[in-house]
Amino acid sequence: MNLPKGIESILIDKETIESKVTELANIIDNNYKDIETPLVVIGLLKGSFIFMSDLVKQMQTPLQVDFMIASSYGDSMENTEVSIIKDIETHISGRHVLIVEDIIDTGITLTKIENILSNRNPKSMKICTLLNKPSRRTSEVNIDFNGFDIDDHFVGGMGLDYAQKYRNLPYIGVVKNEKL
Ligand SMILES: O=P(O)(O)OC[C@H]1O[C@H](OP(=O)(O)OP(=O)(O)O)[C@H](O)[C@@H]1O
Ligand code: HPA
Ligand SMILES: [Mg+2]
Repeated sequence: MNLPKGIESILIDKETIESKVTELANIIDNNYKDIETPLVVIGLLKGSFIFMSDLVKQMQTPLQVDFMIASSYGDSMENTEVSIIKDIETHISGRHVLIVEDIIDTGITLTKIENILSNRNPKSMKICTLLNKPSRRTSEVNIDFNGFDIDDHFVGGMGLDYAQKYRNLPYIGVVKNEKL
């Protein structure tokens, strides 16, 4: 397969991702099978847009969706300061909340989002991520539903970008590090 310029290899292919998303949707449905009010699924944009839509299409749990826009990487490969550009519109007090991320890397973004949302007293709050990079963690995060643990590569595709590129790739690819 011809890879885009800037992508050196495929780390996780499309088929492997698709079966993982189905598996996660089943596990999550099972977790919320006795839920009494619709689950509030909150996607952190932009990165989560593909994973979250693939995931909710496979889920049977009654749910509603909302989005927050948080940005910390900008055009770089390092986390700078997390800024919240858009908040959710849903009142989550007393509601079951599932936060959906594309990747948890240092954990800084999610820690900030968890602090903001837990202050609003949800009935429960769980975390689902497609990718997890445990070796880079500086801020502890408890992940409830995890797709794949990956090594310390900067990756793109399935919503993830480097300088806004590669989000539409249907696989997870390793981004070439031009500084090497
Ligand atoms: O665990 P961390 O080190 O905080 O990194 C993870 C966050 O970084 C990325 O977002 P980014 O700031 O690139 O915004 P984007 O979703 O618009 O790409 C990614 O989508 C996560 O939200
Ligand atoms: O590896 C990554 N790729 C894209 N965005 C990211 N944000 C944190 N880590 C990454
Ligand atoms: Mg990004």
